[in-house]
This record gives sequence, structure tokens and C-alpha cells, in this order.
Amino acid sequence: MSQFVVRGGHKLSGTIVPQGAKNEALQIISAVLLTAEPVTITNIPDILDVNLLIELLQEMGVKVQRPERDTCIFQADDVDVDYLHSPAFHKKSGRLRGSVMLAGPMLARFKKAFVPKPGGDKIGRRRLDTHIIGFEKLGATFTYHPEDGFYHLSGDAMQGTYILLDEPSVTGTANIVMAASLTPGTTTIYNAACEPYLQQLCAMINRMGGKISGIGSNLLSIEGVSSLKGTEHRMLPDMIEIGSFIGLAAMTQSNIRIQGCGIPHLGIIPEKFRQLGIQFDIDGDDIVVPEQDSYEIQTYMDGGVLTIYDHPWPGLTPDLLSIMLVVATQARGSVLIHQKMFESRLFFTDKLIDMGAQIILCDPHRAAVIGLGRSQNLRGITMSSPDIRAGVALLIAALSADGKSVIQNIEQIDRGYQNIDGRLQALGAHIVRE
Ligand SMILES: CC(=O)N[C@H]1[C@@H](OP(=O)(O)OP(=O)(O)OC[C@H]2O[C@@H](n3ccc(=O)[nH]c3=O)[C@H](O)[C@@H]2O)O[C@H](CO)[C@@H](O)[C@@H]1O
Ligand SMILES: C=C(OP(=O)(O)O)C(=O)O
Repeated sequence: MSQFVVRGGHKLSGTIVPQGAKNEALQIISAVLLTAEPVTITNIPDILDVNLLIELLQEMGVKVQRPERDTCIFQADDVDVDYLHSPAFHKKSGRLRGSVMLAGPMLARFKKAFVPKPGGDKIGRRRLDTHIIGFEKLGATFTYHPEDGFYHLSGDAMQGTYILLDEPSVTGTANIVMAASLTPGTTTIYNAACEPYLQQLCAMINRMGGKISGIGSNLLSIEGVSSLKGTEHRMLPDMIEIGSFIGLAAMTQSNIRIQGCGIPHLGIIPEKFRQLGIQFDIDGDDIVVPEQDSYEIQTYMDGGVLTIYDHPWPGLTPDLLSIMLVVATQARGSVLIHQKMFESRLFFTDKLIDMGAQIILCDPHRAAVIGLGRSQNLRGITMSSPDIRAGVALLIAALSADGKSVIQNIEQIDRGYQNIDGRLQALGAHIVRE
């Protein structure tokens, strides 16, 4: 297992370009199964989870050309449906969350799908009910086979219908949208997730000949068509990376330009960093974070302590709370970080406390951070990265801390951040992969 050795306390400077979005890539690359024609996708991030999904597609018989590292041309004209319940698929798909989104297009096009227990971050319970119940409402039947650990789905008699989702699950909505796009009749999904990556997926399906309306809202209407054609699609910049870089700049008192942020797609994210007191300028499509000695967390209008909490889009994504928490440790003032969706995502605060941060973990969902206001620096320690975002939060802490830190289990970080050590070195960071 690899680790990062970081020598902290150095200011960084320069320009960094965000990668294509990981969570968009997992939806979009699954959607290539919706057509037998070629689909060209650009701005693909070169990260473990996405590369694994591409390998899975290849093993299913999808032809993949990679003319450039960030561009693939997929053609799903000869798919081996049975591969999806092989031990090889079981093993590989168990390593990433995105694999569950192969089910929607498979059901739509081949009337058959197998859903294994998917992987992804171990950040709490991550149920698949929304996906399975959605497929069932469309008329698919499913049985769980304990002997192979798969849900076997069959969709011979699927028909468009009205679906009120129990919760606006992101991957669940993507799966149902993909299934409905080739299912006869009109499917209406209410309480749909509506984040930019889903908007991108719907726009792509429409370019392929699909008929989806309500894009960007929580009420989607999908008129099923008999077939879809090929298209081209470019991934948005990764908003979680962008947030991570804003946090990095503030914590390390660095001047960093984040180039090409897709500002209109960032929703409430910039405002939430401003509430932590971080200043930055929007310059065209770039975010420029200037060097700042200190930043002060805002209070509510009545003087009450700020709470930063996650909420389905257009609320704040849960994937940035770990980053915001670490940034708050050096702010002036206090904040309550409330992680509502996942119950095991805040335990990494133990490591920050060992580094000298002042945090009270109230319960698995809530952490009160009393900012040090730079009265003292964090201290470097040895730690292990429990999940992708906590891993990057710890990396940011290490880059701001005095002395040497070692971050183990960095495969978690590599799942979602492309060549992060190389890109940070280019900004002047002292980070080595061992
Ligand atoms: C591959 C991918 O795209 N992963 C993202 C996707 O995961 P994913 O699609 O798996 O997450 P879901 O949107 O299904 O929800 C995640 C968890 O939050 C709970 N939940 C969800 C909605 C809600 O209103 N209340 C609530 O408590 C669910 O029960 C579930 O346990 O969306 C999550 C929520 O933005 C992100 O953290 C993940 O990075
Ligand atoms: C939780 C995340 O990813 P996944 O859903 O792929 O585990 C994430 O990207 O922060």
C-alpha cells in the first residue's frame, strides 16, 4: 500500500486545473450502454474508480478506443449480458459505487440486469432500495440470490409510470432515468435528484434522441423511445475538487488560481466557503483565491453559531463537508458541521484532534469546530485515509501543519483525485508518494 509523505507549512502558488468530474463520469460512462452506436466522451478523469468502470465495460464486450488519455470512444454493439453475473464482475464491481449504474441501461436495452452489492466509500449505510423500487415500479421483477449475492432483474414487461422517490438518490435517479429512456410510455419521476451531473446525463440522453423534460428540477418526465443513437459529451469540471482546492488555498495561506471551474454549475458551493470567511475572486471561469492571513467564520444574523450541513441539490453536497471541517480548524470563530446523510464520515476528526485541532465530535453526525485562528499550527502526524474526502481533508491538514506527516491508504484518495501529488508538487507542495 502506498503512502504520502508530506512536509507541511509551505505556502503554495500557481494555477491548477480541475479534472473532469468523477461522479459525472460514472453516470455518463454507464450511459454508453444505451446505444449500439459510438459515443465519444472527453475530459474523463484518469482516476481509479473511472478506470475500473471502463475496464468493466471492456470485459462486457464494449469496444473502447482511447485516442487521448482524457478521451474515449465507446461502442456497445456486442454486449455480453451474462458477464454481469460472473465472479469476475462481482469482484470488480464491488470496488466502486458507480458500477450499480450499469443496471439501468442494461435493463432498458437488454431487459436483464444483475446488481451486486456495490463498493464505494465506507461512510455509512448506503441502501439501494431507491434503485430497486424504481425499477420495480417500471415493471421489472427482481429476486435476490444469496448464493451469488446479486439482485437478478428482469424487465420484459416494462412500462412508463409515475414514480415518487423515497429520497432524491443521485445514482438512483440516474439509474431510473436511463432505464426509462428506452421504456415504452412516459415515466414521471418526482423527488428526483437534480444536481448538475444528472442534468448532464439527461442532456446527453436527449442528444442521443431521448425525450426528457424538467431537467434541473425534481420533476422529470421521460418519454421512452425505441432506440438511442451515438453522441459526443464533455464532462464538467469536478466541483468537489474545486472545493478541495479552495480549502487547500485558505488553509495553507496560498495564492491559487483554479482554472476553468464551470462557475454556473457550482451552485451554493462558493457561498458556503464565503460563509467560512474565505475570500476569492471570480475571474471569467476561474476562481482566484488570494493569500489571506486569516479568515473569520460568519455568524447568523442574530449572532448564532453557523451550521454547515448537507442537503440534496441545490443544497450543499455531503462530499465537501470533510473539506470544510478541516478549513474551519484554522478559522477565527466556530461552526457546527452537520453531516446528515452519512453516519461514518466524521470519525476522521480524531486525527485532526491529534494534530492539535479543537473539535468536539458531538455524535457520529455532528462536529463542533472551534477555530484556532492561527494561534498555533497543526502538528504533522502519521494517519490513515479512511475515505476519499476525509483523505483529502487530512492531506490539506498535513500541508498546513508543522513538520512531517505520513498519510497511509492513499488508494482512497487515488479513487477520485487524478495525480494529486504531481499537481500539488507543481504548486510547490512538499509531497512524495512512497
Ligand atoms: C458515485 C456517486 O455519484 N456518488 C455520490 C452519490 O452517491 P449515492 O447516489 O450512492 O447517494 P444517494 O444520493 O443515494 O444518497 C446517499 C445516502 O444519503 C442518504 N440520503 C439521501 C438523500 C436524502 O435526501 N437524505 C439522505 O439521508 C441516503 O439514504 C443514502 O444512504 O450521491 C451522494 C450524495 O450526494 C454522494 O455523497 C456520492 O459521492
Ligand atoms: C462518496 C463518494 O464517492 P462514492 O459514492 O463513489 O463512494 C465521493 O465521491 O465523495
